Amino acid sequence: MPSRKFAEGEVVRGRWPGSSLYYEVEVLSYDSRSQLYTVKYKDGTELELKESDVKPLKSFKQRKGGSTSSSPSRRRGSRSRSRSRSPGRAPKGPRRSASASHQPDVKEKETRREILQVKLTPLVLKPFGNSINVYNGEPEHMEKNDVSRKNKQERVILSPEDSYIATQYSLRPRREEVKVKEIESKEQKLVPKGPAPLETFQVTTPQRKDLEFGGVPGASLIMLGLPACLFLLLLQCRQNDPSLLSFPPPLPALGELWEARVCGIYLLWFFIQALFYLLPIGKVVEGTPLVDGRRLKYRLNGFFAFVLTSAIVGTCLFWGIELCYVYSHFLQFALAATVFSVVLSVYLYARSLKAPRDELSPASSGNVVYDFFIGRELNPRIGAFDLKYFCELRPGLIGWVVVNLVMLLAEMKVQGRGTPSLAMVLVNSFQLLYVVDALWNEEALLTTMDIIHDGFGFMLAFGDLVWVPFTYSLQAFYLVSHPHDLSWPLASVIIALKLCGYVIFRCANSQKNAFRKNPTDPKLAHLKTIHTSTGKSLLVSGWWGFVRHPNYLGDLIMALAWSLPCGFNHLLPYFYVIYFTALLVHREARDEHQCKRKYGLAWEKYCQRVPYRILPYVY
Ligand SMILES: NC(=O)C1=CN([C@@H]2O[C@H](COP(=O)(O)OP(=O)(O)OC[C@H]3O[C@@H](n4cnc5c(N)ncnc54)[C@H](OP(=O)(O)O)[C@@H]3O)[C@@H](O)[C@H]2O)C=CC1
Ligand SMILES: CC(C)CCC[C@@H](C)[C@H]1CC=C2C3=C(CC[C@@]21C)[C@@]1(C)CC[C@H](O)C(C)(C)[C@@H]1CC3
Repeated sequence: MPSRKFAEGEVVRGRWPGSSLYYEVEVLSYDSRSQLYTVKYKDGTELELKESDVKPLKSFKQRKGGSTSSSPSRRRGSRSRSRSRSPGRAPKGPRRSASASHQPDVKEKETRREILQVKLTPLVLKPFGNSINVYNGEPEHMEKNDVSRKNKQERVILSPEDSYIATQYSLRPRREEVKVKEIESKEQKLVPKGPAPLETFQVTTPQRKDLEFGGVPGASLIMLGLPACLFLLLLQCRQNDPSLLSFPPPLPALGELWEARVCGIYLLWFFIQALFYLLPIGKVVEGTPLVDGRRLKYRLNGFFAFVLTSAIVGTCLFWGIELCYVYSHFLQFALAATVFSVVLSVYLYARSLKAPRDELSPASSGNVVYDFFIGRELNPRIGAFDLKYFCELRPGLIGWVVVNLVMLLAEMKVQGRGTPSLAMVLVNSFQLLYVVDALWNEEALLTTMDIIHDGFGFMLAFGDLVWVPFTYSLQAFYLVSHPHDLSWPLASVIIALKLCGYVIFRCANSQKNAFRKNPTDPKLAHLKTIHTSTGKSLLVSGWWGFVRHPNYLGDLIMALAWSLPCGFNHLLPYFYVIYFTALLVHREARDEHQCKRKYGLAWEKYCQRVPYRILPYVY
């Protein structure tokens, strides 16, 4: 068997069928039987190429300076004019490699044959959800979000037939006969205009896909550091003096932290939540379109699961079941949840190896360590049971509220109080509002980066199941053994701050969700927008004209309001604000990067118009 030259994940140059142009591509896989490489172009186009049509990056010399962008989509305008190169024009023929012969006499024939290897799949562009398009060089314009203008746009985007119209094609290896005429006519409608200048390249060092979170070293560090950080935080919080001066806390033996009964209770909790998730109650909605145009279905019953859980917790209290057991075994629960999340991550990685390529996350890289962290599979499901979606909102988020309640009961017990402290009541109510809000607006989760971009791996498994319930409840845990007397005037200021943060957070998220769901919503007609080449628009007034991430600003203000009731004696209750600031600054940078790729010039215009990211005049 001949050996392959290029590895999976390697960034190389692939020849564009029917031309002598090479573009930067990523090697996705290699089929040793057909000896073809499946490669992905920068704009998402996937093709099968012969080895002779794949070249290492270093074998190219760059003639022109400037951008190294080489997406073939940028050239489609010119190809549509030069009709012999149009992928849709070739006559029917047998399936063959997308590569071409180099012999001049058969070149024309070969070109036509190779064109047949690609099937034109218009990318889905629906009014709701994220588009998978990239910027294609079309001009953008600013417009008022008025209905009449939008209706014009609707004719192109929203009519049932045309709802699949996008500004570019995804070219995939041909699996079936292409109806040439049909495609030709669609092509005329869809292919954007404006060729990009031809570029050739000189790249001296091999390039890899840009990895987020500091790549493999960063991911490894996070995977080891987060569990360590969690246990240090919890141990530190249990100390009489939780100040930095008494850091690090004494470490218990690992055996002390492992308890079979706790593991059993944790598993019971997880499976009860899974059972609630499976109940056929609640609306079923469609998620954002996937790369193949499919939309997964999700049942929205998170709020219902919360009500059922509250009923169970209420029953436990009524029967006098000692919920403070969770407080006295908090570290044991944290360990059980950590072990569970690691086992789940291993399972997720293992099953992802069998997943079809187009079901993998765009964030995955081909590197085992990195993919274990970020997750390979985008939407791992067991039947209709969506593991990522379930874990994101149920066991951890609802668990966080239960943990907070346990801490409230523990405070009364430990401090011998008849009623919980004002600080504890505020922390509990603020965070309860946050969780209830998330469950009530469950549908909004479907457009978050976690669902549409990140895979389901260690990051989200640990984040959802361990990090959220055990570190987000740190303020309540802290207050159990470090009471803080809060005056009513100060409490009122903190309540006002929380409400202010909540209003910003909720209004910003709702405004964007409403706009994405229905860009012609008359309630949003007063807002200004920038039209982008993907067909979607960006809001440039209202909350999204204030800063580029008003929802993060609101979330951060709320985070501060959760910590303030604990006073200023120690830094520990402020851990959440510090961590969350870092998380959101990094998340904003990731989102910015993705939006720049999606919207190109339009995004740059938006950034000019709305120069601050999160905090006006500061950041
Ligand atoms: N408590 C916690 O631990 C965490 C909470 N969160 C919260 O989760 C929520 C969701 O956050 P996240 O998923 O990061 O992203 P956002 O909800 O902020 O969504 C970002 C997306 O919105 C769209 N968008 C950006 N600007 C505009 C605009 N001007 N007009 C219209 N659409 C725009 C883009 O997608 P497109 O154009 O494709 O629609 C962009 O990718 C936030 O409120 C955040 O605070 C997040 C992380 C952790
Ligand atoms: C620390 C790790 C490197 C990263 C872990 C991050 C996760 C803890 C968070 C990533 C995105 C999240 C969201 C929420 C909780 C925290 C995680 C899982 C969210 C469910 C909280 C409630 C909000 O209303 C929301 C908008 C639904 C949030 C969505 C994102």
